Amino acid sequence: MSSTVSKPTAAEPIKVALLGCGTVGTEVVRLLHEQADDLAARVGAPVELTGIAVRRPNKHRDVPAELLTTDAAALVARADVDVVVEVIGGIEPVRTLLVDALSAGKSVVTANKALLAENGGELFTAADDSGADLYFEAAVAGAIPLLRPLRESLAGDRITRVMGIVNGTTNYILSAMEATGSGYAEALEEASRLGYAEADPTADVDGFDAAAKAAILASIAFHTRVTAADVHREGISAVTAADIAAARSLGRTVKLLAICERVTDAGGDEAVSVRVHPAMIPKSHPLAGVGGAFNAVFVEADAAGQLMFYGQGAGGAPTASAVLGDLVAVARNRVASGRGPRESAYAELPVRPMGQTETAYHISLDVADQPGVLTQVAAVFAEHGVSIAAVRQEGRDHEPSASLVVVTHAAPDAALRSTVDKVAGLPVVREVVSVMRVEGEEQ
Ligand SMILES: NC(=O)c1ccc[n+]([C@@H]2O[C@H](COP(=O)([O-])OP(=O)(O)OC[C@H]3O[C@@H](n4cnc5c(N)ncnc54)[C@H](O)[C@@H]3O)[C@@H](O)[C@H]2O)c1
Ligand SMILES: N[C@@H](CCO)C(=O)O
Ligand code: NA
Repeated sequence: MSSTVSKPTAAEPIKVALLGCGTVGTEVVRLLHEQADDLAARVGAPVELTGIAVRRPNKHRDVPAELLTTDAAALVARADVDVVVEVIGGIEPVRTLLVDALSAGKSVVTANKALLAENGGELFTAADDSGADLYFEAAVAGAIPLLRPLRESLAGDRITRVMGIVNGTTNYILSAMEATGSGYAEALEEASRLGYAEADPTADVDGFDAAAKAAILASIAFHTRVTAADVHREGISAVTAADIAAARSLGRTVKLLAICERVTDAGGDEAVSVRVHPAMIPKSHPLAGVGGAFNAVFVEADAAGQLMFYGQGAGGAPTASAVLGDLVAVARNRVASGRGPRESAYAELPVRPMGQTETAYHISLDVADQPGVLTQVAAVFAEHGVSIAAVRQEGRDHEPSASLVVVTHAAPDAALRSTVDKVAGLPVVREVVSVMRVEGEEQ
């Protein structure tokens, strides 16, 4: 129990139902218990756990048995529940449980990025209809205060870009490949051995987790509903040691980035572009120094300029910290008979397809070392309207092949892809060693 109780609270307790008691839920229970007095003082009313829905009650011996139930729906429906905290994950049955809770006027705190990115609109509508709160700071970048700054602190500004590392597992794998020169499979094995990667690492390594987070970030930043299906997604399983080495030779490093941009077409119409893919960024860029399982997000806004948020994006206690922060906020709102921010999706900007999104590529080729090769390769770029920013060609002693590295200026992604396909088919090109997008200015 903590010692700093400022004043007694007179208000009725805020009663909380917890759904799920795994990695995050266990830490939520611990913090609720250890900080009960402080939380009561901060909220202006005691915050009481009235029930915990779990799948297997006999697995939770350190939680008071009388709180446990396997019937999550009945717990949510209880008349004495004011707030539902959801840390089960996935779409169903959670979607139904949370829509029911919100429709009944119960506030919801959730860490569930997959559900928000898929069915966020439905949850917000249910919350609006009943006047309940929906908070989800833990869903993106774990402990890092990010969604509240975007939703509240920057509500008076115009956000133009959000770019970040929002998946700890993949950042750990890429950092390990960079540090040791190991291949992807080897680094993934190490991440699993250390407990970073989950038993099924697909959501992380194939970019689904980061894409869900990107959809949530874009929705808030651009006041537009963006779903996971709107996000262009590429994971890291195709990143090779050759890609990492190619980046290093250019003073760059490879990161899996979530990039949400406000873009304007030639006619002046605005749209949003949302993508997750590996990219080479300069070693001097602040995101390049984010190693291991950490997350960091760069935000650019018209008046605020550049902001960076950094910290632990995963783990039981860090994620529970964000859940508790939201719980305090919704409990305070209840005590004050008020509401937190609603969904803001009034801008309804269209989502620009990836093919039309402007990106820049780094292409590393193994070519025949003979006259005219550079001209043939350059002609393909020109044919597709892709402008070359830099070229480096190096012969190899006693070998008939040479290394040719091309870095492009920004061009529509579809034009860059067609360029790479055509270049790969040239008889003088022996192998496409590495193709990767480049992002970020030298700092
Ligand atoms: N672990 C992290 O680092 C982290 C970080 C950010 C967000 N999140 C999110 O938090 C949520 C929980 O993650 P976690 O790591 O604690 O997962 P977890 O698998 O450790 O815990 C989930 C728990 O929910 C239980 N459960 C499943 N179905 C249930 C049901 N119908 N009723 C009651 N209990 C049920 C499971 O038995 C399990 O104990 C997910 O949405 C996840 O994406 C996790
Ligand atoms: N699997 C996620 C957990 C946090 O959302 C990660 O590695 O970042
Ligand atoms: Na967060």
